[in-house]
Amino acid sequence: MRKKKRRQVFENVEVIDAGAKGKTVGKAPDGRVIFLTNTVPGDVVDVQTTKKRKAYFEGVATHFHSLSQKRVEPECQHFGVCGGCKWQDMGYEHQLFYKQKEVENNLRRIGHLELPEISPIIGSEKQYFYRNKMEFSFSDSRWLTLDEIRSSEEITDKDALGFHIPGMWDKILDIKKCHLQEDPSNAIRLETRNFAINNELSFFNPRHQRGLLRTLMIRTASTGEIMVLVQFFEDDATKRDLLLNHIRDTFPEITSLLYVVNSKGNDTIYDQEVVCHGGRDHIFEEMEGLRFKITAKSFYQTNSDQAYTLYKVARDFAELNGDELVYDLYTGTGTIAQFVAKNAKKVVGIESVPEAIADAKANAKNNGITNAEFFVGDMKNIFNADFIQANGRPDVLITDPPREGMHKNVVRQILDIAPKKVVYMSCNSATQARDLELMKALYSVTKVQPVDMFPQTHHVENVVLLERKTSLNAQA
Ligand SMILES: C[S@@+](CC[C@H](N)C(=O)[O-])C[C@H]1O[C@@H](n2cnc3c(N)ncnc32)[C@H](O)[C@@H]1O
Repeated sequence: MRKKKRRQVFENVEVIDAGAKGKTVGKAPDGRVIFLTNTVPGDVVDVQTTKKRKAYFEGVATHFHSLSQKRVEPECQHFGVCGGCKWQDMGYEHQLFYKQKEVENNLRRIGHLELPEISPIIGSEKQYFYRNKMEFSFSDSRWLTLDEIRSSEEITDKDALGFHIPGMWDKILDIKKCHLQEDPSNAIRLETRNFAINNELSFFNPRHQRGLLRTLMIRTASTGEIMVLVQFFEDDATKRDLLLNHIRDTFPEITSLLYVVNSKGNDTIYDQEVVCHGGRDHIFEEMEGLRFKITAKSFYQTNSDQAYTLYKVARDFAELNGDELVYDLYTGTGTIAQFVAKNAKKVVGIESVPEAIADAKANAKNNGITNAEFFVGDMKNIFNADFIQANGRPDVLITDPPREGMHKNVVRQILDIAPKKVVYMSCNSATQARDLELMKALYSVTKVQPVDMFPQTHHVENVVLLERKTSLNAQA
């Protein structure tokens, strides 16, 4: 017989911290940590546990004895259900405080690093409507909130266009207004949803893998250009044209209207053909006089204003004098490479997405940059001794890997070629700290600058400057 899970209740728990994965932290009477989801540091609550492990509990607050002074009213009506902006109920200055603390904790506890004074986190001027890219999912299985169930309005549990409910792969919360991307993002999403419902265009059913409509991506740029990409599951040209023509006619400001037909198990578009239905297949973003062409599969930092702040930090850390060979690992569309090119002798960018590298090359050409070269390949394979032989040993290396951090072969190769300076940018200070520990015999951490790219969430970008401890000759 299966043992029944025993849930425990702890009374009068003070919430004392916030950090990893956006959870807040309290303590059980036996001293064990309780990770909480619906509280703010400073709240005093009764907790019901949902999970018990040797060293910690997970739980939810079931009763609030007193509310924290750090609380603010969330802007978004979907807060608490959507799961997208978990810290919306915490004042922004407190969000920044906990992000800074998280970066420092990770560098100390995971990286076991000797650290200089960490510079105060640079907050984002825009705390809402700061994202330039959003992706919404269609589902014929709509998640109904308690408020919706209780309301007198007649609401269907069918078609929704929005975000996955945390922990439920098939349920989608129908989003009325998202506070992360500026209009016309909300208008485009709502019009697409309503037109599809009114014209009986079917929403995806992930359980049975059927339905016409799968995802909607909206990208906006500071140039005013807008990209919309509709991903279809079923290949029905008549219905596809019906929807796309309607979007095109209703929103003439869309400069790039694209679609993908993807009938495979997952909805990633990286291995799919992107077709242009109207306008161009790309939009342009601008930064410090540089123009960046962005196509559907290319990475671009999602908070454009803070991307500029971040790049300036990286450029300051690199302190180039015009003589250096600079490598830009995980270059995306070559934005950082081009941003520092005028201060370097030559820049070499590497990236795994071929379309992004095609954009990087076109961008460099259009920007009149002649001292940058770009290569496509998986970093752990392409960034090897032959590559260094062919392209030269870098004086300065900038690296900006995805959340998983760098593959150990990449770290090994950096240690092998030992550039004088490494600027390590990361959106995950835990994996960054892990990688830095592998490098600490050869490098000292001399500067640390957290930058907030993602207000209302626990995510934080962090830039670290590593300086080689010994000269190469001394090493040999
Ligand atoms: C955090 S983004 C940074 C992009 C760029 N530095 C920028 O600021 O726009 C990480 C980039 O690494 C690329 N990438 C992910 N895994 C990779 C791998 N194994 N090899 C090479 N590039 C990879 C992604 O496609 C993405 O463009």
